[in-house]
Amino acid sequence: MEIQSAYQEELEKLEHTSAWIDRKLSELQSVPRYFGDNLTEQVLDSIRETARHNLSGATDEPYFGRLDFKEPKDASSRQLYIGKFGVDHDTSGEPLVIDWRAPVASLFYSFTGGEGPASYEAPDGEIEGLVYLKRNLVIRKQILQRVVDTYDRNSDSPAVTDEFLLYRLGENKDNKLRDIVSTIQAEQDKIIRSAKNTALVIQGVAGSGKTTVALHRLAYLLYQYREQIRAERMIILAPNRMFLDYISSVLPELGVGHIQQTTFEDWALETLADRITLADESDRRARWFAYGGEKPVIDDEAPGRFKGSLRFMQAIRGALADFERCFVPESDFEPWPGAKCSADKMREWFHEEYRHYPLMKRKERVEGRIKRWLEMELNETRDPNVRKERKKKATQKLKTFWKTWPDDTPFAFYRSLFPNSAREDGASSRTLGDLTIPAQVAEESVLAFRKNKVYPEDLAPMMLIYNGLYGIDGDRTFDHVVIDEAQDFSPFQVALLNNHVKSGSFTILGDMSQGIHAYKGIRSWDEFLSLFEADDRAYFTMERSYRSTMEIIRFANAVLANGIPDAMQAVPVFRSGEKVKMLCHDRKRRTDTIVRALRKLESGPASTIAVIGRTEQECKQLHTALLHEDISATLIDAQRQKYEGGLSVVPVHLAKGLEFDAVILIDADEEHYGANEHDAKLMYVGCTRALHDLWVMYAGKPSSLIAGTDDEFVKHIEA
Ligand SMILES: Nc1ncnc2c1ncn2[C@@H]1O[C@H](COP(=O)(O)OP(=O)(O)OP(=O)(O)O)[C@@H](O)[C@H]1O
Repeated sequence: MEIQSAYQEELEKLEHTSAWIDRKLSELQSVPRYFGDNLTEQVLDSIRETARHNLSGATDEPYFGRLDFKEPKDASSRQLYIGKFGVDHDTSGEPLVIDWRAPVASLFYSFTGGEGPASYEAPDGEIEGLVYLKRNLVIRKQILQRVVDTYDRNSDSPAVTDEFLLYRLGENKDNKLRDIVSTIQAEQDKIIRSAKNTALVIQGVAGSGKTTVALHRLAYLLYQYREQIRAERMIILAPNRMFLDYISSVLPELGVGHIQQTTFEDWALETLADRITLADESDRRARWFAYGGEKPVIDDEAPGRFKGSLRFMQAIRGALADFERCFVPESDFEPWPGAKCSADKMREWFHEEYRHYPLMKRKERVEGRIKRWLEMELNETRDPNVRKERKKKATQKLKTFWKTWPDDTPFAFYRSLFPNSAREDGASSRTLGDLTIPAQVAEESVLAFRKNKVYPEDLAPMMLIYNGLYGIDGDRTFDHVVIDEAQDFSPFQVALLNNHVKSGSFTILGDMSQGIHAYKGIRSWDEFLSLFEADDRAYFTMERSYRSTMEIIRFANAVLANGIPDAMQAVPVFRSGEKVKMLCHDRKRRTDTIVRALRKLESGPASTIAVIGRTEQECKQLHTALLHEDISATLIDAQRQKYEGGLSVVPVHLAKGLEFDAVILIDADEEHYGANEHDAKLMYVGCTRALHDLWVMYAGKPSSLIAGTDDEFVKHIEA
């Protein structure tokens, strides 16, 4: 079919669909909402409300794709229009627009050309047929802007599968991550549509769409399992508030609301409302992200690694078990001579009758039981004066007796596992069984605890203790948990979360090559995979990178390979752009060179630009220097809550997860980026933030991470 006639055909179809949607929507809007008690009316109202929601969502861009599919039983192929919201047809029953999450819509994503049959998984089993046409459509505010056929069985010309994707990838970005429903790729679709009760672990290169895919997966799960799961019971755990702000548009764009989005720290602190606050980590960060000199040693004794380990978790479980065993004190309760509630009895209640409850609940139950026992004993006292006197004394005695029972808060309990003094020998054999707390960990912890402060790695242990004491109530259980940037999570955190999620329903995603927080993160995905049974987990890799041009990806790959020879290399989609610009400048003219590059970029098409520096301190100084040059940029520091877009100055370790049309990576010299794994990961993160344009600047000797990068994708320019 020729483009002109295809366009005409689609124009007519769009007019028809839009008119139908507008008419139907206004009909529905004229029906008042029902708030009465009649069940049938309530159901009808809810159906109307869903239809109103879908039709409003579909008004401006009713669909983005068309697939002509013929099953063997059909005489001719059916035209399936795929959109963000399903729209049912009134009379024929054939949907006017099919929701992108519906089983048949998966064909649109999984079919990548070829003469052979295609199939999809319907509720009643696999359905096979032939695809005749796959067409992408761009509609904005009911206006048809673009028609691209990516497959046509009746055409002689070969399929242009990637044309539409490249068109989308070439667009500039604003300050928010966007949905990708119209261009989801087959390997991404597979992950999005994976079964609910599986712990998915995804290793994906920078820009492979991990975050985006995880968000689409949530929308898919809500659609596919709508009877079993609720949005309020799903949670996304991301590294910081600014990142959450950056991704906050995707779910509303997909018509999904109410999913909890937070950081692990905020989630835990909400529960541990226990007078504790997080210790300031700026010194730690400064030490870890400083350049040159010796890096702090990262072994399994480092605080984050140690406290995030499963052996520490086992030790805490052991301490909780000891606590439980000795919970009921040895002494009987004897309110007056001759009346005795024995310790044995109380132990029986505590350890047997109430064993299914968490510890503090058991304590509450035993207390109620003692009070009832006391009432009965008092009732047997005939003389009212004696009874009165006994009651008074017994109440007093019970109060005193009750004080001998444990009343620990999670913090008090956790703190008691550490030595009392920072100078004391780190070993704490009493409560932690065989496990010795390394001296440096004990020292740092004790100093913080004294000020009622804890480190982020203390939160998972404290949550485990909290759960042992108070249990996990319904409000804290989830139908699904997403962990983004999971390479920075610990096995303890994931194991803890597993207690909060039903049926191990997880999406865990990250990139080991971006593991710049090695002092707390994992070394291999096996550390998480081993937490789940083989049948309950799945591991995916995403190797194609969609964010950056081919030149930028090849450059970033070279940087990574120079620092970590066996790291997974990103495979670029064939989107060619400008070469990476390498610029050697005079040390004294650093600001001047950056300003000139910025002025050049600002006069070009880029709408988001970042200058990526090495440390927070250096970025702060540069930010001030730029202000003196009348260049106003947003300084991204660890406290920032919102990502504004426009021009940003950002230290490389805080750029993770973000993306910009153009990036200027400054100070790419030998001093700032050494030839080691850590610096290679940092520089890799920095380079892979750029979508279309990457500038790399240095004074003096270039870092050996960028030495020898190929002229095929690098252009050396004069400062
Ligand atoms: N199928 C796709 N179609 C269009 N754009 C895509 C597709 N997949 C990913 N992208 C785009 O690629 C960019 C990177 O996506 P995303 O941030 O989700 O990747 P990531 O793997 O989480 O990256 P990183 O690990 O580097 O933070 C985004 O701009 C996203 O919109």
